[in-house]
Amino acid sequence: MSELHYTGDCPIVVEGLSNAFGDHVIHEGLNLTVRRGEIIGVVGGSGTGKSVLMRSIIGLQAPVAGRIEVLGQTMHAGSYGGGEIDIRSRWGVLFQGGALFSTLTVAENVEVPLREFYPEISDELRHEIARFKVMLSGLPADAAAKYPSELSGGMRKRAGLARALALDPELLFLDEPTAGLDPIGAAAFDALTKELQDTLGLTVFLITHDLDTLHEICDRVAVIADKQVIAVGTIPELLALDHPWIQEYFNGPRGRAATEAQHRAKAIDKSNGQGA
Ligand SMILES: Nc1ncnc2c1ncn2[C@@H]1O[C@H](COP(=O)(O)OP(=O)(O)OP(=O)(O)O)[C@@H](O)[C@H]1O
Repeated sequence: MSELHYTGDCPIVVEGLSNAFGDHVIHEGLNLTVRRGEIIGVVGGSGTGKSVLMRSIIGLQAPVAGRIEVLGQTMHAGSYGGGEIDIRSRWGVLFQGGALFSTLTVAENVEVPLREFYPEISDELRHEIARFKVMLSGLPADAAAKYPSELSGGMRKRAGLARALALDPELLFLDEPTAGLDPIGAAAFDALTKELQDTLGLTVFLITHDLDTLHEICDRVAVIADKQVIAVGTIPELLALDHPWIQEYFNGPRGRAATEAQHRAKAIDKSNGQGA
């Protein structure tokens, strides 16, 4: 629904970002550039500041220092109206846990950003858009009338995704979207994310601990450690680095299992004639 689409190469540029809560320094001189159309996975140990980075990018966290540019617009926390249209209408966010309004149905949740940013839209059109987004997120049509408490964890994530897609965003932020899902549900959510990237041309900023997600759908992975992004690249590029956290994460038992599973899946695809 955005009237202006970003045509530059890097919809997110973070330079020299520092964040702290009192004496607790989270980021110090962090740099990150996200390329248009990619799914970038953001990983790091617990508490390294992945969510704080996301909140800084979307203007919910005022940094101590640094510059953040989103879709060509310099961000100032709490002030969104500097561009020709409110920049918040150009991204969608799926927060950890979904952050749905529990007293609203799924469709009503999806309608919240539509009401906020496009109050002139008729009720009928708003309902129609919400129904479409619910479907786009892979939920059955009857889920639209349900309350979050009536949904499974996986369905709640999809409902949160439907709301994140309400305004046809250019950028999608996903904070641990597969956390708490069973492996089949997680794989299905990954496939949906990839499909949305392909069909809608989205750029996706994806915080995750899920090694399968990283292997399966991320074009590049950014690693946060020591208060900075210490590396960004494809998984093979990261594996070539000898940073202890990177080696432990990608080359530890779970990392190796995910790599082997990926190789097996590719071999099966190839023998079925579907390999690239
Ligand atoms: N509003 C806040 N006030 C004080 N400290 C905060 C606040 N938000 C985050 N922190 C602290 O900042 C640090 C980074 O938090 P953040 O949620 O970004 O970590 P994370 O990398 O996303 O972790 P996880 O993988 O466990 O979700 C943590 O130590 C957290 O306690």
